[in-house]
Amino acid sequence: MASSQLFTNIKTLVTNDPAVDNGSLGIIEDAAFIVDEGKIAWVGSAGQAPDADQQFDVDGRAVLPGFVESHSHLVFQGDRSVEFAARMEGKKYEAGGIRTTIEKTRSATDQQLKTNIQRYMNEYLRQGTTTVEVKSGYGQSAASEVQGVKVAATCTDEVTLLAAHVAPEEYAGRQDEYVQMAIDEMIPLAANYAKWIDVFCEKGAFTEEQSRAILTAGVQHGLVPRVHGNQLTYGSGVLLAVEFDAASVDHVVYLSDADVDALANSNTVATVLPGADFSTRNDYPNARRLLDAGVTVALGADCNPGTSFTTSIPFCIAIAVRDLKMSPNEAVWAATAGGAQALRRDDIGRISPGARANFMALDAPNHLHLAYRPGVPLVSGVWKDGTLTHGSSRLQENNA
Ligand SMILES: N=CN[C@@H](CCC(=O)O)C(=O)O
Ligand SMILES: [Zn+2]
Repeated sequence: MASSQLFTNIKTLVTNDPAVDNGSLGIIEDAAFIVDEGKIAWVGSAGQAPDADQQFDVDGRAVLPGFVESHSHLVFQGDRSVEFAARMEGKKYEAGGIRTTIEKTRSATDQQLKTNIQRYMNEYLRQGTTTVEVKSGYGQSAASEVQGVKVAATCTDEVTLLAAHVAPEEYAGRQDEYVQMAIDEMIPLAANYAKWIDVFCEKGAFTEEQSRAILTAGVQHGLVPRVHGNQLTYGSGVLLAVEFDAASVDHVVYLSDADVDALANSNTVATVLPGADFSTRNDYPNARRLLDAGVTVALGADCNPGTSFTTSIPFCIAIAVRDLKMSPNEAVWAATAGGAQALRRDDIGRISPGARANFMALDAPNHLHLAYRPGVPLVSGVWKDGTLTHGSSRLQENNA
């Protein structure tokens, strides 16, 4: 039978609730909150907590909302560690490497794809991530993309059809024909299993015109746009995303003043993915410039076998603080509330009444330690809908 639970003895609670007047993270010191029926029912200072059926003592740890990953490519098979090693020896990253994964992904069974998705979603979870968007995009045929989104839909509610990632081998030199095939055959079928439509609008991938055609077809089938843009070069990805009122445009490394202005006057979130820039030795995006212009910034890990084979949002927070010039508070907000906004969700990314009880406890007194102690596994407990789904024995000692 469902019962209410009081979480107490929290040294620092990040609520992301603007109604808590303590800066953008809505921090409450010496806090407590109550979970009822999988949702947050009450939040406040520990001394004023009402009674609940059960009590969980977090022993002076920090508690924050689960990370919201708004960009991952978990529908894949195969390993590209050799390509990574070559890059670290000076070879340049090009979008064409995606074709290596296409070959392997096309021959995978549903069960193999599902096992892979679950494996990496579990990795995400153990590091504090309670929501993961999952993209297809390594099939690039109608049959393989439909298979990808169908399997992904059994693992997460946030499924993206990446209809145009890179034109596969059999369409070499015939990209327009690939786009037409995607519009006529792939999108109508795959739309039944996806929520979002995505496109890689970039030199070496798809042009502005081809990307526009894909997004238009996705919208006609009820999907909401998101865009990979401005990752490797200056280009039209950002303006295209704004034109389509996309939920987010992701990577945003090479931006003109017009791109930044357009984002600042839009509902489109700019998602930074520093794991990809780290593992391709690319420039980092200038998140400071975006934030100072008033753009909403989200932060993700972008787990994929080519450019960013990490599921560690804490690692990405550390890079964002060190090299994207974000403050620790801004990076934590971007990985929680920012990710939620990039998925147009208001039930996650916060610890305030009515939100889903998705949260984590850190082996640290506050959230700053995520950037201050890079590479250290600080996440000691993760709850999803009020249920402890990952937790160390140290955390549970007091509550045995
Ligand atoms: N940028 C495009 N897609 C992926 C990488 C794809 C790959 O190289 O496999 C990304 O988000 O970085
Ligand atoms: Zn991507």
